[in-house]
Amino acid sequence: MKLKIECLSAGYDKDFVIKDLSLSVNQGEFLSLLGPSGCGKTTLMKAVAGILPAQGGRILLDGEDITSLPIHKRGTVIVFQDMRLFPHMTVEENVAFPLKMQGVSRSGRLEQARDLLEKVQMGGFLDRRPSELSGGQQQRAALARALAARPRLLLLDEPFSALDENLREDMRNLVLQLQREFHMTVVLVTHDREEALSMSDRIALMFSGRLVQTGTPKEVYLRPESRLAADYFGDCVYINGTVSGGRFTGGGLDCPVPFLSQEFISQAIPFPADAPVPGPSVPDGPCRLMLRPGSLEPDRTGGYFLTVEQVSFRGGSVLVSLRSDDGDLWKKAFSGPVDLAPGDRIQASVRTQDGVLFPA
Ligand SMILES: Nc1ncnc2c1ncn2[C@@H]1O[C@H](COP(=O)(O)OP(=O)(O)OP(=O)(O)O)[C@@H](O)[C@H]1O
Repeated sequence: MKLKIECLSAGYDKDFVIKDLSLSVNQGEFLSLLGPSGCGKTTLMKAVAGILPAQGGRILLDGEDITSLPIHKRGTVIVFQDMRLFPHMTVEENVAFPLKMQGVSRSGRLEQARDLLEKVQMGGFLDRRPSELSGGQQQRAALARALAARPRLLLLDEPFSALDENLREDMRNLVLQLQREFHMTVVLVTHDREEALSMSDRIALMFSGRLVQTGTPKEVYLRPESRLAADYFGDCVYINGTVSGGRFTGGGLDCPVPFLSQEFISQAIPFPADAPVPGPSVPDGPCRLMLRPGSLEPDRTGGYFLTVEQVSFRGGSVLVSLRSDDGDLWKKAFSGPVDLAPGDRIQASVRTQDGVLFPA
């Protein structure tokens, strides 16, 4: 089921939270709506689900305009963080309930409910009431109930945030497995960057009610179009320098001009933004080169020198803060034990071709 949101505006009272927002999600795609708290993710999901009226624009599901349809006729199901199972019903009855609404016979709906509860590993809890379940069990039951409605589009609003890390990982895997099995189109609302990066086919990054970038996890992480997008993932290094004759120099690096961010193109290049040709067409002048920690590799012949400032043990990894001789601070996670201490010197190489150029 393809979701198309066209110039959608929605909010509370007369205040718009989102304005003229457009986004497409393809059939069978897993899209994460990622952004800081309060940026409007839930508002957008509520508008898609029909809980909040659209104040402008259109919402289409496979070409059908559902903007004015009531909630129960949209074919969308939304699962919130504080999922509300019906307290007076057993787990099995909760999951069978959407099927009852669809007119499925009693024996048919109980059979399907049991099947779904098996899938979410809740087969042993059919007769329990929600108050007799743990938070994670309630979430799995809520997911089974959402799936029982056979949604054309599944909207998940921070469904894992109340769970501990192990259970979260299990639920993420379960959702991905069920999404593939049911060929569902899924939109996941999250502010957890790793969750979005690891689960999604695409990420739509949202700030202050607008989308700042939409792309695959690799595109959004490695090729941010704006500093806002780059900084959201937190671990970038900006190296001040200059461009001259198609080369970047600064911070002890000298390399051909790499990928140009949209921000650089729109601010620094006086020709249409759809012609980002690196090389001589890039104007000379001050700029900043953004690099991710993955571009820094310890290398005895690398010629890029750093001093260890801090070593912090993180269990499966060790986070090391490193200061380059030109004063740039890198924070790099190493897996496994690392024999480094503050004050140690290391030599590295930098894959500058991974960099993204931003205005100064
Ligand atoms: N019922 C409401 N009435 C008025 N304003 C609201 C209401 N619900 C949310 N808002 C406001 O709308 C804005 C967007 O909220 P929303 O819940 O969509 O953000 P969010 O990105 O989902 O945040 P979070 O990640 O914290 O859940 C916020 O400024 C919030 O205070």
